[in-house]
Amino acid sequence: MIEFKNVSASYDGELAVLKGVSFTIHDGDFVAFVGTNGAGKSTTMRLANGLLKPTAGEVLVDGVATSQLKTSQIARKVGFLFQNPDRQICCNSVREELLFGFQVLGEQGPGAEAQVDELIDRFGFDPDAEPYLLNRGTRQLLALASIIALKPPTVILDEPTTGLDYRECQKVMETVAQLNAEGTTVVMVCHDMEVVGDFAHRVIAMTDGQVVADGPTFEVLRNQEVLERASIIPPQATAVAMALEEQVPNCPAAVAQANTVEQLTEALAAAAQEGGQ
Ligand SMILES: Nc1ncnc2c1ncn2[C@@H]1O[C@H](COP(=O)(O)OP(=O)(O)OP(=O)(O)O)[C@@H](O)[C@H]1O
Repeated sequence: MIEFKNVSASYDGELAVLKGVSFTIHDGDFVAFVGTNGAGKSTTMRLANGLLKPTAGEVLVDGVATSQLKTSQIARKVGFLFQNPDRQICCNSVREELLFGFQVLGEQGPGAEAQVDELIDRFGFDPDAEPYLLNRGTRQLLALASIIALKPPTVILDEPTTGLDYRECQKVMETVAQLNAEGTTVVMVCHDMEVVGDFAHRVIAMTDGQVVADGPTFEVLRNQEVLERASIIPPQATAVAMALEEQVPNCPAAVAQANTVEQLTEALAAAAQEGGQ
Protein backbone atom coordinates (compact mmCIF):
# COMPACT_ATOMS: atom_id res chain seq x y z
CA MET A 1 0.00 0.00 0.00
CA ILE A 2 1.25 3.49 -0.86
CA GLU A 3 -0.20 6.48 0.94
CA PHE A 4 0.30 10.16 0.15
CA LYS A 5 -0.77 12.35 3.05
CA ASN A 6 -0.99 16.03 2.16
CA VAL A 7 2.30 15.83 0.25
CA SER A 8 4.10 18.86 -1.12
CA ALA A 9 7.36 18.68 -3.06
CA SER A 10 9.90 20.97 -4.62
CA TYR A 11 13.07 20.52 -6.67
CA ASP A 12 14.72 23.78 -5.66
CA GLY A 13 13.35 24.11 -2.13
CA GLU A 14 11.28 27.12 -3.15
CA LEU A 15 8.81 26.43 -5.96
CA ALA A 16 6.20 23.83 -4.91
CA VAL A 17 5.57 21.44 -7.80
CA LEU A 18 3.22 19.29 -5.69
CA LYS A 19 0.78 21.02 -3.36
CA GLY A 20 -1.03 19.00 -0.72
CA VAL A 21 -1.48 15.76 -2.65
CA SER A 22 -3.36 12.93 -0.89
CA PHE A 23 -4.39 9.49 -2.12
CA THR A 24 -4.01 5.82 -1.21
CA ILE A 25 -2.98 3.08 -3.63
CA HIS A 26 -4.33 -0.23 -2.32
CA ASP A 27 -2.75 -3.63 -2.94
CA GLY A 28 -3.92 -4.99 -6.30
CA ASP A 29 -4.98 -1.60 -7.73
CA PHE A 30 -4.32 -0.67 -11.36
CA VAL A 31 -4.17 3.12 -11.31
CA ALA A 32 -3.40 5.56 -14.12
CA PHE A 33 -2.19 9.10 -13.46
CA VAL A 34 -3.29 11.48 -16.21
CA GLY A 35 -3.12 15.22 -16.79
CA THR A 36 -1.37 18.07 -18.50
CA ASN A 37 2.39 18.30 -19.08
CA GLY A 38 4.06 19.57 -15.95
CA ALA A 39 1.08 18.64 -13.73
CA GLY A 40 3.36 16.72 -11.35
CA LYS A 41 2.69 13.11 -12.36
CA SER A 42 6.33 12.03 -12.73
CA THR A 43 7.22 13.92 -9.55
CA THR A 44 4.51 11.92 -7.76
CA MET A 45 6.05 8.69 -9.08
CA ARG A 46 9.53 9.75 -7.87
CA LEU A 47 8.09 10.39 -4.42
CA ALA A 48 6.34 7.00 -4.42
CA ASN A 49 9.61 5.15 -4.90
CA GLY A 50 11.65 7.36 -2.65
CA LEU A 51 13.84 9.01 -5.32
CA LEU A 52 12.45 12.29 -4.02
CA LYS A 53 11.39 13.11 -0.45
CA PRO A 54 8.44 15.36 0.38
CA THR A 55 9.01 18.91 1.64
CA ALA A 56 5.76 18.60 3.61
CA GLY A 57 3.37 15.76 4.40
CA GLU A 58 4.24 12.07 4.27
CA VAL A 59 4.65 9.32 1.71
CA LEU A 60 4.18 5.89 3.30
CA VAL A 61 5.04 2.54 1.73
CA ASP A 62 3.34 -0.29 3.63
CA GLY A 63 2.87 2.07 6.54
CA VAL A 64 6.49 3.28 6.77
CA ALA A 65 7.49 6.82 5.72
CA THR A 66 9.89 6.87 2.75
CA SER A 67 12.03 9.32 4.74
CA GLN A 68 12.74 6.40 7.13
CA LEU A 69 13.64 3.91 4.37
CA LYS A 70 16.73 3.41 2.23
CA THR A 71 16.19 3.57 -1.54
CA SER A 72 17.19 -0.13 -1.76
CA GLN A 73 14.50 -1.06 0.80
CA ILE A 74 11.88 0.80 -1.22
CA ALA A 75 13.15 -0.78 -4.47
CA ARG A 76 12.31 -4.19 -2.99
CA LYS A 77 8.69 -3.09 -2.64
CA VAL A 78 8.27 -0.68 -5.55
CA GLY A 79 9.81 -1.39 -8.97
CA PHE A 80 10.20 1.57 -11.33
CA LEU A 81 10.06 1.44 -15.12
CA PHE A 82 11.42 4.57 -16.78
CA GLN A 83 9.79 5.97 -19.90
CA ASN A 84 12.94 5.28 -21.88
CA PRO A 85 14.22 1.70 -21.42
CA ASP A 86 17.72 2.82 -22.42
CA ARG A 87 17.96 4.70 -19.11
CA GLN A 88 17.69 1.34 -17.41
CA ILE A 89 19.52 -1.10 -19.68
CA CYS A 90 23.25 -1.31 -18.97
CA CYS A 91 24.49 -4.87 -19.67
CA ASN A 92 25.85 -6.64 -22.73
CA SER A 93 23.37 -9.51 -22.89
CA VAL A 94 19.73 -10.10 -22.02
CA ARG A 95 20.69 -12.69 -19.40
CA GLU A 96 23.19 -10.34 -17.69
CA GLU A 97 20.59 -7.59 -17.74
CA LEU A 98 18.02 -9.78 -16.00
CA LEU A 99 20.61 -10.80 -13.39
CA PHE A 100 21.78 -7.24 -12.78
CA GLY A 101 19.09 -6.32 -10.21
CA PHE A 102 19.95 -9.39 -8.12
CA GLN A 103 23.64 -8.43 -8.20
CA VAL A 104 22.85 -4.89 -7.06
CA LEU A 105 20.93 -6.33 -4.11
CA GLY A 106 23.69 -8.89 -3.43
CA GLU A 107 21.31 -11.75 -4.14
CA GLN A 108 23.02 -13.60 -6.99
CA GLY A 109 23.02 -17.42 -6.85
CA PRO A 110 21.00 -20.42 -8.00
CA GLY A 111 17.69 -18.83 -6.90
CA ALA A 112 18.33 -15.75 -9.03
CA GLU A 113 19.50 -17.88 -11.99
CA ALA A 114 16.29 -19.95 -11.81
CA GLN A 115 14.10 -16.83 -11.75
CA VAL A 116 15.97 -15.41 -14.73
CA ASP A 117 15.49 -18.69 -16.64
CA GLU A 118 11.78 -18.52 -15.91
CA LEU A 119 11.56 -14.93 -17.21
CA ILE A 120 13.52 -15.79 -20.37
CA ASP A 121 10.96 -18.54 -21.03
CA ARG A 122 7.97 -16.41 -20.17
CA PHE A 123 9.00 -13.48 -22.39
CA GLY A 124 10.56 -15.62 -25.13
CA PHE A 125 13.85 -13.65 -24.93
CA ASP A 126 17.09 -14.76 -26.58
CA PRO A 127 19.35 -14.77 -23.47
CA ASP A 128 22.51 -14.04 -25.51
CA ALA A 129 21.03 -11.15 -27.52
CA GLU A 130 22.65 -7.77 -27.12
CA PRO A 131 20.02 -5.48 -25.54
CA TYR A 132 20.87 -2.40 -27.62
CA LEU A 133 20.28 -4.33 -30.86
CA LEU A 134 16.72 -5.29 -29.84
CA ASN A 135 13.78 -3.28 -31.17
CA ARG A 136 12.24 -0.61 -28.92
CA GLY A 137 9.27 -2.74 -27.79
CA THR A 138 11.50 -5.68 -26.82
CA ARG A 139 13.87 -3.32 -24.97
CA GLN A 140 10.85 -2.00 -23.04
CA LEU A 141 9.80 -5.59 -22.23
CA LEU A 142 13.36 -6.38 -21.13
CA ALA A 143 13.39 -3.35 -18.82
CA LEU A 144 10.01 -4.46 -17.44
CA ALA A 145 11.22 -8.06 -17.01
CA SER A 146 14.34 -6.84 -15.12
CA ILE A 147 12.06 -5.09 -12.67
CA ILE A 148 9.61 -7.91 -12.15
CA ALA A 149 12.54 -10.34 -11.74
CA LEU A 150 12.83 -8.98 -8.20
CA LYS A 151 9.10 -9.56 -7.63
CA PRO A 152 8.22 -6.15 -6.17
CA PRO A 153 4.58 -6.08 -4.97
CA THR A 154 4.12 -2.74 -6.77
CA VAL A 155 5.39 -1.55 -10.14
CA ILE A 156 5.41 2.06 -11.28
CA LEU A 157 5.48 2.66 -15.01
CA ASP A 158 6.28 6.16 -16.25
CA GLU A 159 4.63 6.44 -19.68
CA PRO A 160 5.26 2.78 -20.57
CA THR A 161 3.89 2.99 -24.12
CA THR A 162 5.49 6.22 -25.37
CA GLY A 163 7.40 5.61 -28.62
CA LEU A 164 5.99 2.12 -29.14
CA ASP A 165 3.98 1.05 -32.18
CA TYR A 166 0.51 -0.44 -31.67
CA ARG A 167 1.69 -4.05 -31.50
CA GLU A 168 4.56 -3.30 -29.11
CA CYS A 169 2.20 -1.23 -26.96
CA GLN A 170 -0.32 -4.10 -26.75
CA LYS A 171 2.42 -6.57 -25.83
CA VAL A 172 3.79 -4.38 -23.04
CA MET A 173 0.32 -3.56 -21.70
CA GLU A 174 -0.94 -7.15 -21.86
CA THR A 175 2.13 -8.19 -19.87
CA VAL A 176 1.36 -5.48 -17.32
CA ALA A 177 -2.32 -6.51 -17.18
CA GLN A 178 -1.30 -10.12 -16.54
CA LEU A 179 1.02 -9.03 -13.73
CA ASN A 180 -1.87 -7.11 -12.17
CA ALA A 181 -4.18 -10.13 -12.56
CA GLU A 182 -1.55 -12.16 -10.67
CA GLY A 183 -1.67 -9.65 -7.79
CA THR A 184 0.96 -6.98 -8.58
CA THR A 185 -0.18 -3.43 -7.89
CA VAL A 186 0.28 -1.27 -10.99
CA VAL A 187 0.66 2.50 -11.02
CA MET A 188 1.29 4.15 -14.37
CA VAL A 189 1.59 7.62 -15.83
CA CYS A 190 -0.05 7.64 -19.24
CA HIS A 191 -0.97 10.23 -21.86
CA ASP A 192 -2.77 7.73 -24.11
CA MET A 193 -6.39 7.62 -22.98
CA GLU A 194 -7.11 4.58 -25.18
CA VAL A 195 -4.53 2.65 -23.12
CA VAL A 196 -5.92 4.11 -19.88
CA GLY A 197 -9.49 3.13 -20.85
CA ASP A 198 -8.46 -0.38 -21.90
CA PHE A 199 -6.33 -1.24 -18.87
CA ALA A 200 -6.63 1.00 -15.78
CA HIS A 201 -9.29 0.37 -13.15
CA ARG A 202 -8.88 3.73 -11.49
CA VAL A 203 -7.74 7.16 -12.69
CA ILE A 204 -6.14 9.98 -10.74
CA ALA A 205 -6.17 13.23 -12.71
CA MET A 206 -3.68 15.96 -11.83
CA THR A 207 -3.24 19.54 -12.80
CA ASP A 208 -0.86 22.18 -11.48
CA GLY A 209 0.58 19.98 -8.73
CA GLN A 210 -2.80 18.92 -7.37
CA VAL A 211 -5.20 15.99 -7.66
CA VAL A 212 -8.39 17.11 -9.38
CA ALA A 213 -10.16 13.74 -9.62
CA ASP A 214 -9.72 10.22 -8.27
CA GLY A 215 -12.18 7.44 -9.10
CA PRO A 216 -13.15 4.51 -11.32
CA THR A 217 -11.66 4.99 -14.81
CA PHE A 218 -14.79 5.93 -16.74
CA GLU A 219 -16.30 7.98 -13.94
CA VAL A 220 -13.27 10.26 -14.24
CA LEU A 221 -12.98 10.06 -18.05
CA ARG A 222 -16.67 11.02 -18.45
CA ASN A 223 -16.55 13.99 -16.09
CA GLN A 224 -16.67 17.06 -18.34
CA GLU A 225 -15.26 19.42 -15.72
CA VAL A 226 -12.30 17.10 -15.03
CA LEU A 227 -11.66 16.62 -18.76
CA GLU A 228 -11.37 20.37 -19.18
CA ARG A 229 -9.32 21.03 -16.04
CA ALA A 230 -6.82 18.27 -16.77
CA SER A 231 -6.84 18.86 -20.57
CA ILE A 232 -7.67 15.27 -21.42
CA ILE A 233 -10.01 13.73 -23.96
CA PRO A 234 -11.76 10.43 -23.31
CA PRO A 235 -11.14 7.31 -25.43
CA GLN A 236 -12.85 7.61 -28.82
CA ALA A 237 -15.67 5.11 -28.17
CA THR A 238 -16.53 6.96 -24.94
CA ALA A 239 -16.36 10.33 -26.74
CA VAL A 240 -18.78 9.08 -29.44
CA ALA A 241 -21.18 7.66 -26.81
CA MET A 242 -21.09 10.94 -24.87
CA ALA A 243 -21.75 12.95 -28.06
CA LEU A 244 -24.67 10.69 -29.00
CA GLU A 245 -26.15 11.07 -25.53
CA GLU A 246 -25.95 14.84 -25.89
CA GLN A 247 -27.20 15.11 -29.45
CA VAL A 248 -29.72 12.29 -29.92
CA PRO A 249 -33.10 12.74 -28.22
CA ASN A 250 -34.03 9.66 -26.13
CA CYS A 251 -30.60 8.12 -26.71
CA PRO A 252 -30.76 4.54 -25.31
CA ALA A 253 -28.88 4.16 -22.01
CA ALA A 254 -26.77 1.30 -23.41
CA VAL A 255 -25.49 3.61 -26.17
CA ALA A 256 -24.90 6.54 -23.83
CA GLN A 257 -22.98 4.37 -21.33
CA ALA A 258 -20.82 2.48 -23.87
CA ASN A 259 -17.06 2.78 -23.34
CA THR A 260 -15.62 0.35 -25.86
CA VAL A 261 -16.10 -0.14 -29.59
CA GLU A 262 -17.72 -3.53 -28.84
CA GLN A 263 -20.18 -2.06 -26.33
CA LEU A 264 -21.04 0.78 -28.68
CA THR A 265 -21.51 -1.50 -31.71
CA GLU A 266 -23.75 -3.88 -29.73
CA ALA A 267 -25.82 -1.05 -28.27
CA LEU A 268 -26.27 0.66 -31.67
CA ALA A 269 -27.17 -2.65 -33.36
CA ALA A 270 -29.75 -3.37 -30.65
CA ALA A 271 -31.18 0.15 -30.94
CA ALA A 272 -31.38 -0.15 -34.75
CA GLN A 273 -33.13 -3.50 -34.46
CA GLU A 274 -35.62 -2.16 -31.97
CA GLY A 275 -36.25 0.90 -34.17
CA GLY A 276 -36.89 -1.33 -37.18
CA GLN A 277 -39.52 -3.47 -35.43
N1 LIG B 1 14.44 17.45 -12.20
C1 LIG B 1 13.69 18.58 -12.14
N2 LIG B 1 14.23 19.73 -11.70
C2 LIG B 1 13.49 20.87 -11.61
N3 LIG B 1 12.19 20.94 -11.93
C3 LIG B 1 11.61 19.83 -12.39
C4 LIG B 1 12.33 18.58 -12.51
N4 LIG B 1 11.48 17.64 -12.99
C5 LIG B 1 10.28 18.27 -13.15
N5 LIG B 1 10.36 19.57 -12.79
C6 LIG B 1 9.26 20.53 -12.80
O1 LIG B 1 8.25 20.06 -11.92
C7 LIG B 1 6.95 20.29 -12.47
C8 LIG B 1 6.22 18.96 -12.56
O2 LIG B 1 6.90 18.13 -13.50
P1 LIG B 1 6.55 16.61 -13.73
O3 LIG B 1 7.59 16.05 -14.64
O4 LIG B 1 6.32 15.94 -12.44
O5 LIG B 1 5.15 16.74 -14.51
P2 LIG B 1 4.41 15.66 -15.38
O6 LIG B 1 2.97 15.79 -15.02
O7 LIG B 1 5.01 14.32 -15.21
O8 LIG B 1 4.66 16.20 -16.84
P3 LIG B 1 4.87 15.37 -18.22
O9 LIG B 1 3.55 14.77 -18.53
O10 LIG B 1 5.27 16.45 -19.18
O11 LIG B 1 5.95 14.36 -17.97
C9 LIG B 1 7.16 20.96 -13.83
O12 LIG B 1 7.01 22.34 -13.66
C10 LIG B 1 8.59 20.63 -14.17
O13 LIG B 1 9.17 21.63 -14.96
